[in-house]
Amino acid sequence: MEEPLIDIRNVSKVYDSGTVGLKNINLTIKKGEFVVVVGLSGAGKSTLLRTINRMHDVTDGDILIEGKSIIHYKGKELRKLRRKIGMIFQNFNLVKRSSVQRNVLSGRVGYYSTLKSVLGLFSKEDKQKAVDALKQVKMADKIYSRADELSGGQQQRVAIARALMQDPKIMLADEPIASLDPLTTKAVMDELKELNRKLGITVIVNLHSVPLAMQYADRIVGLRAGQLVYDKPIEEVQEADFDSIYEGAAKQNE
Ligand SMILES: Nc1ncnc2c1ncn2[C@@H]1O[C@H](COP(=O)(O)OP(=O)(O)OP(=O)(O)O)[C@@H](O)[C@H]1O
Repeated sequence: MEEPLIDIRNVSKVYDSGTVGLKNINLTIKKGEFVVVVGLSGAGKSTLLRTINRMHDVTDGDILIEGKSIIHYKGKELRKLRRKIGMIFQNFNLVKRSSVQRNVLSGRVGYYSTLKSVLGLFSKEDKQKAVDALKQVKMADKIYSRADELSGGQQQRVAIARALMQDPKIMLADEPIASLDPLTTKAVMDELKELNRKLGITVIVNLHSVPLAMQYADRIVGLRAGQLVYDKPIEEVQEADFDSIYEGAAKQNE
């Protein structure tokens, strides 16, 4: 059997406050999958994504990426891991007063010394790479615009370009369309799908919206109160299944 790209084994996460974020999660993700994680607010979706790139440490269990345990990585190993994993967020996390070019180049800082990146001494190759990444997300014409001049959907596409600068194997997207209207939502989701299909990047997306999950996922994983309650390939998913994840709550269709 092919080794999973991400292997989450018996992972639990308890925050310092005592709140349980994740409870004994077992999940394996293969290279090239497009996985959507659904669940109510507070179900643990963000916590799950953030344990994969070590923004959060786990309390128990292990996470293997390409067969190697990452939970004790420090320093150089951790930087190398983070280069492999791009992440985008609900609020885009761009430096609003900086240009699109500067924001995208900052995705490359994992490859530079701190001094060079602070001074903005990026190579000619990386400047070209930024142009290519912006072309990929159809934003090349905005390279010299300030980030805060862009619409939400455009900002998210710039954030995707920034993540692409890392040459990631994995893209984590935490509610990437929660602040977008339906049209720009489609542009961003289509972009993520294209990265997955064209560049072979494994994508894990947290979403509230069940219809969107159904439309884009190869596989749907459901969390409820920190526990994995659902994991099926899209061919087997039925609308009624979501009742187990949302446990009677009204489905949140953004
Ligand atoms: N930094 C933190 N410190 C303490 N508790 C936290 C922290 N982050 C999340 N939690 C708690 O952990 C639980 C899971 O939260 P998480 O953000 O992972 O859920 P979620 O499914 O992503 O929700 P949402 O859709 O609202 O983002 C919640 O009870 C939340 O309050």
